Amino acid sequence: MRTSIATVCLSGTLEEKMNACAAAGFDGIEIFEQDLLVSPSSPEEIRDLAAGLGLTLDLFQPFRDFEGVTEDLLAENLYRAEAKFELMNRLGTDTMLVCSNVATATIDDDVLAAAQLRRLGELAARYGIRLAYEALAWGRYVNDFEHAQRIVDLADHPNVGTCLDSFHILSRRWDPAGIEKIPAEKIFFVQLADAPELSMDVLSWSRHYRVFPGEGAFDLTTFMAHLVRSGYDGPVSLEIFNDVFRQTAEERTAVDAMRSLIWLEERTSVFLAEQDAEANAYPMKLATLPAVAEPTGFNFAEVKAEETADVEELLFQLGFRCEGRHRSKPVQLWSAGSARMIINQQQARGLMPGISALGLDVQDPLAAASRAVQLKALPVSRRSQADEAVLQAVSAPDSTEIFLCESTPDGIVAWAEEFGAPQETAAGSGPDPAGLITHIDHINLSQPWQHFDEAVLFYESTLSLAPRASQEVPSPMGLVRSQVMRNDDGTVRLALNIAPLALEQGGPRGGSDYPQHVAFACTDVVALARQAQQRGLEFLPVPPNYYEDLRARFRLDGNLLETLRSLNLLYDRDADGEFLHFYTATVGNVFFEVVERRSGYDGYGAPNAPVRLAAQYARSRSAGSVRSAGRAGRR
Ligand SMILES: O=C(O)c1ccc(O)c(O)c1
Ligand SMILES: [Mg+2]
Repeated sequence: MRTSIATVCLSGTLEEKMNACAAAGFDGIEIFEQDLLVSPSSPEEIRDLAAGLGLTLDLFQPFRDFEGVTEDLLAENLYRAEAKFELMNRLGTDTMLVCSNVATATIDDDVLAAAQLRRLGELAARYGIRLAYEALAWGRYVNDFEHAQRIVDLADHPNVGTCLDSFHILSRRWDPAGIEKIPAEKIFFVQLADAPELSMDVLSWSRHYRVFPGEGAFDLTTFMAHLVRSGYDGPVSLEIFNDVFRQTAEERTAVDAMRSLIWLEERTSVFLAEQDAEANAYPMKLATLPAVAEPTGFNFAEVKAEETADVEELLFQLGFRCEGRHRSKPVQLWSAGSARMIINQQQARGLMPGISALGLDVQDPLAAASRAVQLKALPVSRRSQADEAVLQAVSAPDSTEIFLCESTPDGIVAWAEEFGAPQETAAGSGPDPAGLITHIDHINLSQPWQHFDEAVLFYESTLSLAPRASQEVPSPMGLVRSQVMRNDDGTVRLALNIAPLALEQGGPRGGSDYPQHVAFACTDVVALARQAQQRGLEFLPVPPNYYEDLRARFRLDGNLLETLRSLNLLYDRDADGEFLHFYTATVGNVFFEVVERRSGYDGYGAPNAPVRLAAQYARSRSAGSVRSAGRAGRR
C-alpha cells in the first residue's frame, strides 16, 4: 500500500512538514496549496526537496467551486485553473483535486456540470494533468460520492476521475459498498480520515475534528476493504483537518499518522483474509504485522524518584515488603501477593516520585516488541549487565516505559532473581500480615491533553488493549476525560486521564507532572485499611457530605456507613456487585489506591472520581501547592 499524507495535517512550514513526513516513513504527500503559497521556496525548490527526501508529490489541492456555473464564470474558472496547471508542471505533480462546488454553483444540472468538467479535463490534458473530483459532504448540489461518480461518468474524459474521501462518505452515512462499483482506473485518489461521533454541522466537524484512522468512530477497515476490492492501487492518503495537530510538533504528529496507517493496513489485511477467498489477488498489496495476543496481566509497575523514603513508607503501610535491592543498580523490588513494585533511583536526580514504567505479561515478548517497533514505538534501552535478563521495552507517547515480559502463570519472574534477599529499609520490611493484596488491579496514567488520541491509538495498536466508553469527570481544575483501555478479561486495565492544564489555578502542571496512580486489588479492603491505619498511613480524606449522599443513594446500613466513614473508604454498587476502595495521600506525583471488587463489579467507582479529585485538589492547595514543589523538585 502506498502511503501519503496531506501537508494540511501538520504544523510548521512546508519544508518542516515535508521533513517530518519523510522521517515518519511516508511514500508521498499531498501539497495543500496554502502551504506552498506562503512558502519562500519556489515550486522547483519544493520539487527538488521532495526528490531529495524520497517523497512523491501525489496531489495538489484544493481547486474549488468550479462546476455548475454560468458561461461567464466558467471562463474565469478555466483561467484560474490554467495558472494552477502551470504551477503543477513546475512542481512535477500530475493530479489535482477538484472539490464539488459549495459556493458559486447556481445550476443544479449534472449534464452541465459534467460538460464543464470535461472542458477542464481537456485543458488539464494539455498539461498532462489528471483531475480528481471530490464530493464535499457540504457541496451545494454534489455531496455524495456516487453522485460525483455519475458526473465523472458523464464527463467521460480520460483526465477526469474521482477522489474518494472517507470523511465525506462516512460523515453523511453514504454506504461505502458503492466504492466497489467504481472502475479502479476512475479512482484517481483516495483520502482517509476518521472522526469522533459528534452532532454538529458537517463542515465544522470536518474542518476541526478529523483524527487519524483508529482515533475516531468510523469503520475504516470496511471502507478500506471496499477500496481494495475495487482494484484501486494508488496512494492511500491521510487528510486530517484538526485544530490540535495544527499546533503540536509536526514530527510527532507525522509518526502518530504513520502508526494509524500501518495499523489500518494490517486490520484491512486481516479482515480481507477472513472475508474473501482470493484476498491476495487484489492489486493493492497489504503489509501485516506480527500478530500478538493481548497481554495477560501486569508484571510490575515502577516508581522513579531521587528521594524514595515516602514511597517506601506508603508501600510498607499498605502491606508490601521489600524483597531486596538489585545487585548492580539503585533499584528495589517490593511485593504483595503478585503485585510487584519497583522503586528506581537510577537517573532520578531531581525527580519527584512518579510512575515511570510498567510491565505487562505477554506470550511472546520479542514478537510484541517487534510489533510495537514496527508501529513506530521507540525501543527503550536500559543498561544491563551480561548476566541479567534482557527485557523488551518501548516508550509510550507519554514516555512511560512499557516492558513486555514473559507471562508467569506460576508467579515466578526471572528478573526478580537479580534482587538480593528481603531486607530492612528505612520503612521496615514487615510482610503483609494477612496477605490481603493480590495483584495490580489497574494503573492510571495522565496524558497531556494534546496527545490523548495518540495515546489511545498507541495502546490499542501496539498492545491490543481495547478502549471502553470514555467518561468525563468534573474536578476543581477542569473536566477530566477518562478512557479505560483493557484486555478482555480485565487482568490488564489502564485508565488514561487527560490532565487538566491547571496552571492558572496553581495546581500541578499538565502531563507527567500530574499525579498518577497504581491501584491494588485486595480481598478485604476494610481489614487492610485498618492495618494501614495502624501503621500510620495517611489516607486521602473524604468529606462528610459524601457519606450523606451514599446513604441516600444506596440505603447503606448505619454500621457499614460508619466503617466507611471512619476509614475514608469510598463505595459504589452496580447491577453486578459492590466496590470498596480508598486512596493514599499523594507523594510527589504518585499515589496508590486499594480496591475490593465484590461479586463481579467491573468498573472503577466512577461516581467517586470527582470526590477524589476535589480532595486531592484541596490537599495540594493546603499543603503548599504541588506545583511549586514539583517545580523545585525538577530543577
Ligand atoms: O474543507 C475543505 O474545504 C476541504 C478541502 C479539500 C478536501 O479534500 C476536503 O476533504 C475538504
Ligand atoms: Mg478530502
